[in-house]
Amino acid sequence: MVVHFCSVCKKPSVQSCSLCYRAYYCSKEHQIQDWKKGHKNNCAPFKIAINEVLGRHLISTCDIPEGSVILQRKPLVICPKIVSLLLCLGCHKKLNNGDLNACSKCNWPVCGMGCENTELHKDECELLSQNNIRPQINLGSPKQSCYALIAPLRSLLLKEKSKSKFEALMNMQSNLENHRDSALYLALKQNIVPIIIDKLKIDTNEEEILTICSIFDTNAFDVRDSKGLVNVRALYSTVSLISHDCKQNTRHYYIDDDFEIHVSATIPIKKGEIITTSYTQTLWGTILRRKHLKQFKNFDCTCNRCKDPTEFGLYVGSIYCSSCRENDKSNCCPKMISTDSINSNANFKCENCDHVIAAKQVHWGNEALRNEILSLNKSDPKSFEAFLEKYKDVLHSTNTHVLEVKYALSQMYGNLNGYNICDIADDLVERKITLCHELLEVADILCPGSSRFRGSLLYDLQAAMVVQTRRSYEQEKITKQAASERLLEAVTILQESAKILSVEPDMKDLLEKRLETLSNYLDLD
Ligand SMILES: C[S@@+](CC[C@H](N)C(=O)[O-])C[C@H]1O[C@@H](n2cnc3c(N)ncnc32)[C@H](O)[C@@H]1O
Repeated sequence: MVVHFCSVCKKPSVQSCSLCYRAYYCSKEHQIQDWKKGHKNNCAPFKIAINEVLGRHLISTCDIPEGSVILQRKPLVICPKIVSLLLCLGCHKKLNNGDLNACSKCNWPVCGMGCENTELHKDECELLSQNNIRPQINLGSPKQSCYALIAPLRSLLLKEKSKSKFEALMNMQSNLENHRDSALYLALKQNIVPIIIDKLKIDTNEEEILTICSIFDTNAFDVRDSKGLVNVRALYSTVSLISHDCKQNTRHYYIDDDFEIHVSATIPIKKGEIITTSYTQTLWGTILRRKHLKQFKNFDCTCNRCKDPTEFGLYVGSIYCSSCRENDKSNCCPKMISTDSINSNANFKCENCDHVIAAKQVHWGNEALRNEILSLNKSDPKSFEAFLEKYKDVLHSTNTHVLEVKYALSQMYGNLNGYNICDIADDLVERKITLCHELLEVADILCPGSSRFRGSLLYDLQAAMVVQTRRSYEQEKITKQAASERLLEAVTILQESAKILSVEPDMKDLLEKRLETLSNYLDLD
């Protein structure tokens, strides 16, 4: 057994620092003493490394247990997306019912007086009002505004307010050369640069402004809250160095009104492993994930999932082989897989026979299916079920389009208007349970452990299981003993979901209430 010693008095100790797991202490007093003496400046379970493929990235410097917080940071800059529903420039919450509340000084949207005077809005407000720069609001329905000015403006204001924050921001990777000639950057150059330089008279230049915009596009995190009130973007120092992997080992969430980010390990991370996040969507196939990463983050992903044409045996980007399907209607029918999955122009070939499909055909097929899904009626699960039925001979059960539709259905049953979990028919409750199980099997491979996806699927699963069990018991289809066992199983699933999700403040109350309700349900009399 390895013996650790207190960093202060050198006595054998078993309690480690809960942030870095590297320093040990014999008592709380010694931990506080060491923290003040300097541990706070070098406490981190990771180091910054650099290589040719990833550029700068983070590597763990010790074994990090599943669920533990690896790093937390307040935003360097937080701001609306370039085009966004009307939101308050003070607190970033969506403005109620799209009402147009304007700041009494600068006329930009805010909630009210309280938000007009926030630290965040104060300085920009002064500049915008003095120079009469008005927001460009599209009064259609829903009302939207162009906020493209705000990200560079808030970043440039840091130059005066906090030199170190501005330097940290400018030290982030920008990828401007890849963005410079795009329609968006030409528009920024034409519309935003002159406002900042000529009207606001900020000491900067075109290159610096466009670099900041590009730094946002490369590094910004989508910041959302669970109530759907906030949908903005923010830059966080160090967190932005986390590299991408299509099977990531962390997740992140936001704490409090200042949107502090917490990054936690979703699976145990061994010392020396790269700490990763995903910049794309887990349920997408390799072609679409790689296209998205190339277009928005400027790199060709070569992670293990991308290199494996079967995507860890799930065949997310594959389809059934039409030749083999004629004779084999089972789930095991061979699939068409890419002949070189990290080359988007590679043909697809059957795993079993010589049937080949050209890359172009695969791209068109995927595009057509995605558009078909987008056109489905989002308030009618029947149209989603019809999609699955229509393509059951082409798309296998873990194909990307099937997974997207199954996930949509798992959310519709139990939540949609008219499909409340207590009101839907028994067969739909059963369907929701099946969908959750199927998606959990996929999650266990693509985003295992404490991922948010697993946590919320487990939550949905227990909700449906409880309704099903109560009904079966009331209809005398199952014994009291069987019902109790099933309810206990639901409690265990809820506890696992709570372990994953309750670190997120918004979820904590909901989960505690649910655990209480479920405990009452256990009494079947
Ligand atoms: C948010 S930054 C990450 C930090 C960056 N490596 C740096 O040095 O500042 C995103 C950029 O990192 C690089 N990157 C991240 N993950 C990668 C991966 N899996 N493969 C190749 N490049 C990656 C890409 O250049 C991408 O545009």
